[in-house]
Amino acid sequence: MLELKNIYKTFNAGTVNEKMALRGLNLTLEDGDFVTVIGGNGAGKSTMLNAIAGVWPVDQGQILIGDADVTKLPEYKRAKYLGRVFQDPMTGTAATMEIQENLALALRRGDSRTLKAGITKKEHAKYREMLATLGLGLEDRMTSKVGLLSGGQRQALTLLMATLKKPKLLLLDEHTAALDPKTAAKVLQTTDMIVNRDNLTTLMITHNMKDAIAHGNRLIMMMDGNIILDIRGEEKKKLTVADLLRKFEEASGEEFANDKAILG
Ligand SMILES: Nc1ncnc2c1ncn2[C@@H]1O[C@H](COP(=O)(O)OP(=O)(O)OP(=O)(O)O)[C@@H](O)[C@H]1O
Repeated sequence: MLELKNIYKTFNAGTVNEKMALRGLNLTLEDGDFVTVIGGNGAGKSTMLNAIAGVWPVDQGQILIGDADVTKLPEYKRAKYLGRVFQDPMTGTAATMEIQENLALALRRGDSRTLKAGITKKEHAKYREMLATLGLGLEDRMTSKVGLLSGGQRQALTLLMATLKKPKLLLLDEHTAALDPKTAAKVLQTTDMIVNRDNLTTLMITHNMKDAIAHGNRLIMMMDGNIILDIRGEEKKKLTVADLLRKFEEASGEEFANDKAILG
């Protein structure tokens, strides 16, 4: 489904700020893999997601999404394959527009119809149904401006919008990190529900080790622009935080002072 082959990316090459953020990264995702991604600050997690999304070209290597070689495609041309949710609840939705207008925009992405065409009765019913799956009561607030929603409600809506067109790959970049623990748990529950229902291939960056263990079928740990641990199947199901810390020590050859070494 996704193949990253020998990816290199250096920022500010040839300057004092030179940073080799990805160093020969290899990763293959199977259809329906839900992979949690952990690693310390600067490990290259967001850079990996940016490389996939095509925020800038990589220096070396190849990126395949399904059968398509997207290595040289600009970001806007890759967008049709991808759904992406960021940490900041403000980024994924338009605050001054209604909930239903946001949904209409997301659904009409890549379509020639504009919002001027209006929202039909049929579409309205469909949006209601989709919003109800979030369990937040948003289906009764469809004409509310998105700016009035709480961070958690907004992130749940963003998630819904990012997955409406069933992307080949869903990229979640610490999408619950800005939320309080209870709200974060709820949004993660929604994430599980959507990913499982639509069998979406997913990469989810998190700084929370427990969440990384509890969600998905596979866990990878990054360090210095590479993947140093890749745990799946039964091993992933049985994994504990203590296991993970021990494996990190073995793989990295580093003693850890505390979780921060791994989680940033
Ligand atoms: N656009 C950029 N320009 C310059 N340096 C960058 C850029 N993006 C990332 N970097 C650098 O590349 C390295 C990897 O950054 P990245 O954001 O991928 O880390 P991360 O694992 O996501 O960390 P964090 O957990 O702190 O978000 C860091 O040293 C970072 O400063």
